[in-house]
Amino acid sequence: MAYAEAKQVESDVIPVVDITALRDGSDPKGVAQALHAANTGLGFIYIKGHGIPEHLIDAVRAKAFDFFRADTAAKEDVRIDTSHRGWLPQGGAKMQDDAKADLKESFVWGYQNDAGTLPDAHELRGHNQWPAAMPELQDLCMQYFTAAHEVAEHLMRGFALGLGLGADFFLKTSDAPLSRNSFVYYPAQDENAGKDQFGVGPHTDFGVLTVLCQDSVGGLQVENLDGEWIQAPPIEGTLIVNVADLLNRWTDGAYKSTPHRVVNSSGKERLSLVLAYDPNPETLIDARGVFGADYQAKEEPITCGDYLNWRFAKAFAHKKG
Ligand SMILES: O=C(O)CCC(=O)C(=O)O
Ligand SMILES: [Fe+2]
Repeated sequence: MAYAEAKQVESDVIPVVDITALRDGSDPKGVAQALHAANTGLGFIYIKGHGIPEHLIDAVRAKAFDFFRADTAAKEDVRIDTSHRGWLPQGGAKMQDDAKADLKESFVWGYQNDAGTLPDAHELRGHNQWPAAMPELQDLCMQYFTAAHEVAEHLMRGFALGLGLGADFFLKTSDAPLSRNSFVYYPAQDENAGKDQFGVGPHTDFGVLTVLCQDSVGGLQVENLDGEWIQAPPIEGTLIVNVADLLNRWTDGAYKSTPHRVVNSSGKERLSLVLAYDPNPETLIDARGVFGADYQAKEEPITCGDYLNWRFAKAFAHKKG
């Protein structure tokens, strides 16, 4: 038996883009060009100059490990609910219908206002569930959410500029977003489990954009344009972001949403912080907004909320009711 394999490739296959000049406004167009080239290529980018403080990442990761190491009973208290907030045990997600269950475990939270509540309900934007035994978790999680969300918003501005649109094109309705954040925990994977066992199996992400903070363990693999799996090893000080399915649809396929998977063959635990960025549920995903009123898109316009409801219902037992 062995692990599913992936090739080691030249470092420029997944480009590294420093977004400092986008964040500080000194050269947004220059950064936008580099982001545009990456998105029309493989759709995966290492991001330097993201601005999330290292000490915040370290503090959040430490708490995440505490959470996963806690008793099952404590985790059961915050078990994932129909609005997709809380603890998702191993085997709770199926990214492909006939696959072996993923080895990952996760904890999901999302947008809440300063009072810790939400302006109105939506099926995918419910109240966060915080474990009673970890009172510090909420504040740290929301600090991380805010910081990672800011990175996503800078990137969405860069993408808009790269497409020749006004900087705020993708952010017009994003004050109460459907974005969600997860800790994703991957146990060390046994070699004897076989080549068809994954931490997370091959999938594309559902929404607009994913901002991933992986650790130093490695294990992320990306399918290149020739259909081969390549490694996306950690690069210190960077995040890795990828275009997801809804941004692919918004850009009528111009921006690539590329399959990826995780094989944790390191012998160590692996932990990722994953922000799935999505705007408000009412946001209309319509390629004519990007390419002009007469543009004939391959797919019909759809709201962000309807699209995500459809994808979540297919993937998660806790959404099937
Ligand atoms: O943990 C990783 O490296 C990838 C996670 C991922 O693909 C996801 O959560 O969608
Ligand atoms: Fe993913």
